[in-house]
Amino acid sequence: MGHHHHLESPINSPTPGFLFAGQRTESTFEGIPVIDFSDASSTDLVKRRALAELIRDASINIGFFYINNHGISDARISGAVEAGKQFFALPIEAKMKLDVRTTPNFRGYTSLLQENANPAGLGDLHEGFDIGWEPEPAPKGPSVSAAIDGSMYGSNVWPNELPSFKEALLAYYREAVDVGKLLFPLFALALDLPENFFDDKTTRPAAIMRVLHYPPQPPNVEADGRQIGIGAHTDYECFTILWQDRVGGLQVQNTAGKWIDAVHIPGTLVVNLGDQFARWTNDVFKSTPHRAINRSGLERYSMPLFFGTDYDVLLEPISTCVSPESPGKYEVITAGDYVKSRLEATYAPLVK
Ligand SMILES: O=C(O)CCC(=O)C(=O)O
Ligand SMILES: [Fe+2]
Repeated sequence: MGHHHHLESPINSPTPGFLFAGQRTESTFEGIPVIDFSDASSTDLVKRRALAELIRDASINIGFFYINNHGISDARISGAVEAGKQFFALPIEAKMKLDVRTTPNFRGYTSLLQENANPAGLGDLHEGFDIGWEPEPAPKGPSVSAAIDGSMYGSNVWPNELPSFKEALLAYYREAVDVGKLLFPLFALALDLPENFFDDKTTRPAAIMRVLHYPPQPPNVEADGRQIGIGAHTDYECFTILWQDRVGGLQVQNTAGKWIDAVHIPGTLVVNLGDQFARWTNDVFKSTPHRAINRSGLERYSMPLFFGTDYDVLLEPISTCVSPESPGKYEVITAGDYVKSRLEATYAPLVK
């Protein structure tokens, strides 16, 4: 895979203090680049900047990229996926004991068709299990206070039937969160901001992970496309790190409206930008619509991890992305209010 932009990015060699305001590209894309993540934790700023430039290009033009050499072992990944498969194989009554609608903070199990990512859809053909950050026994770590944070933080729920499930998921989750922590400073560099720009905005990681199971798409249901694996949507947070199995089915919409396959590439994770970054950057970074349709005839599994800022942070346009000619176009609200409103809409009862 490589870059196949139809038009050149309007952003050429970046210089310090470069203003991105109003520079939203009109170019479209036919493929999604693979970016070597080896230098993400390099001590050499020149190397980190070079990586950030690749990320900038993908963020402005596509809103999606793959990373390889991310450092998460196959064993960690398969441990979590296998645990997920075992969970989804439990009887529905066991799974429904952890129904996401019975938790105050969107944790736990979502059954088939319970979600509806695209409001025009008739429910999504996947089931899922959601977890968030969990305090480790160590004294150090984010304070989790439902009183301050509303319902968005708080504890996870776990199935009693599968004692090893929790550790298998959390082991992958913690390493994927570490990859996300490397991405925030790279996105800051990509925006010509100080590398630590997001540090004080990400003190309590809003990092929600899902394990998803997509049964094969029944051919008869596909006719009008209103009931697919996950309906067309944009993600709600800053960015998402997605592991997907080799079954395939993820598609990304380019600016010409065409669906581009985000095929499985061994050893990679998919990174895509979400609405919080579109808001921070006044649409300089793209929050690109995507969907999944599992036409393979096989069971498909994936694990997205959604990274946002702390929920009390205001989504204000970043200085390099606005100007008098290109003022902020979004209402300034907190990250928590934004994500919560989108989640509530996704889980709203289907009235059709
Ligand atoms: O499963 C996938 O490939 C995509 C999932 C997704 O887009 C989401 O959960 O937001
Ligand atoms: Fe998504």
